[in-house]
Amino acid sequence: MGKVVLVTGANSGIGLALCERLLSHDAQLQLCLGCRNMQRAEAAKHALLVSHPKAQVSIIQLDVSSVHSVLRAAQEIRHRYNRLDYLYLNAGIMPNPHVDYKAFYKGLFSGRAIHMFSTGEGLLTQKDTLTSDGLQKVFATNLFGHFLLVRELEPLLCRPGCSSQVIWTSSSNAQRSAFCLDDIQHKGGVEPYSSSKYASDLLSLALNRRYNSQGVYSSVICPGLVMTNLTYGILPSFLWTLIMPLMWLLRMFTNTFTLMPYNGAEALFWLFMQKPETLDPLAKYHSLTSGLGNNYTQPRKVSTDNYVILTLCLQKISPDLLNSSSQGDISLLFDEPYLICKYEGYFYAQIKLES
Ligand SMILES: NC(=O)C1=CN([C@@H]2O[C@H](COP(=O)(O)OP(=O)(O)OC[C@H]3O[C@@H](n4cnc5c(N)ncnc54)[C@H](OP(=O)(O)O)[C@@H]3O)[C@@H](O)[C@H]2O)C=CC1
Ligand SMILES: CC(C)CCC[C@@H](C)[C@H]1CC[C@H]2C3=C(CC[C@]12C)[C@@]1(C)CCC(=O)[C@@H](C)[C@@H]1CC3
Repeated sequence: MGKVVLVTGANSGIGLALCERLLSHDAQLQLCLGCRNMQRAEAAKHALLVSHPKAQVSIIQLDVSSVHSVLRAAQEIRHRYNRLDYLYLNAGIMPNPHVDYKAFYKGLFSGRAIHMFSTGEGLLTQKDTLTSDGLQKVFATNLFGHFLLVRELEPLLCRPGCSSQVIWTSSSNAQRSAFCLDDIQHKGGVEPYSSSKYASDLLSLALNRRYNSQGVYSSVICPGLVMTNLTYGILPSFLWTLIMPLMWLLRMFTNTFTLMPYNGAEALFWLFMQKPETLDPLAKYHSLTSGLGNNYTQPRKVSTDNYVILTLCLQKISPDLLNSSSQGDISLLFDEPYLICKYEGYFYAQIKLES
C-alpha cells in the first residue's frame, strides 16, 4: 500500500499545487483531498487526474471550521485507511481583509520596508465572524478544527515502528504581538489571522513534545507571498495587476515573494522528502524563490519571546473532568502554571507558561 496523504484546503491555491507536486513525485500515493465544497473538490480531482491519470485520488468532505464536520470526516478517514503518513493542515482563511495604507506609506520609508513586504506586519486587519458552533471563524478554521483533526486521527498517525508528519501551513505574518493568552480566539482584536498563525506555531511545538515519542512529527511552513484566492481578496485585482511588476522587482530584495502556488508549495513538498526525525521542531520552513526564479526551502527560528515561551498543549479529556461549559465558549480557567481552555467540556487546551 502506498503512502497515505491527507491535504486540507486541497482544491485551490497552495494546497492544489502541493497535490500536483506530490503526484508528480510519487505515483503510488493515496492522496485524499479534504475540502468543504464538493463541486470544487471534484474539479480539483479532475484536474489532478488529467495530469496523472493513474493516480489514486479521493475526496473527503471536510469543513475544518465545523466541529461536527471534522469529527464526521475523521471517522470516515479512519474507516477508509489504516495509516496516515502525512497530514497537511493547509486550509486557511483571512476574511474581510483591510489594508492600512497609512502604515504602508510609513513603512515604505522606515528602513523596515523589506520586513514589511515579507511579513505584512502591521498592514492588515480583518473582520472576523462566528461559526455555527459559536467560535471565532478564523480561530476555528486556521487552528482549532485542525487540532481536532490531529486528535481524532491519532490512531492512524501513531503506529508503532512507523513515523508520520503533521505539516501546518503557517505564515510569516504570525506575530507574537497579535496573540493574547486571555483571548486565544482573538475575539477582541483585529488581527485574527496573525494570531491564529502564531498559535499554530506554538501548537506545533507542543505537538512535538507530546507526540515525538510516538513517531509523530509536526512542522510549520511559510509559503511566502503567493497569488491565490486568499491574496486576491486583499486588494482589487486591477491593483494587484498594477503592482505586479513591482512585486517581481521586489524579488531581487526579498526571496519571500514566491508568487506562484507551485513555488509557495516548495517547503511543503520539501518536508515530504525529509526524514522527520532530522527536522528542527523550533524551525519554520520557508518557501523561497530567488530573483532568478530558483525555489528552495530555508529553516528559520520560530519567533518566540525571549523571556516567555508559551507552549500550547492541547489535549482531549473526558467531559466529567470539566464541569459547566456553554456551547461555543472557549473559556479559560487559570490553574497555575496552566491555562486550561475548554470547549463543550470535552476538548481543552493547556497553555503552559515557562520563564
Ligand atoms: N497566499 C499566501 O500568500 C499565503 C497563504 N498562506 C496560507 O496558505 C494556506 C492556503 O491558502 P491559499 O492557497 O493561499 O489560499 P486559497 O484561498 O487558494 O486556499 C485556501 C483553501 O482552504 C480551503 N478552506 C477555507 N476554509 C475552509 C474550511 N472551513 N474547511 C475546509 N477548507 C477550507 C479553501 O476552500 P474553498 O475553495 O472552499 O474556499 C481553499 O481550498 C492558508 O492556510 C493560508 O493562510 C500563508 C502565507 C501566505
Ligand atoms: C496598495 C499598495 C501599493 C501595496 C500594498 C501591498 C500589501 C497589500 C502587501 C504587501 C506585503 C503583503 C503580504 C501579505 C498580504 C499583502 C501584503 C500586505 C501577506 C500578509 C498575505 C498572507 C500571509 O500569510 C503573508 C505571508 C503575506 C506577507 C506579505
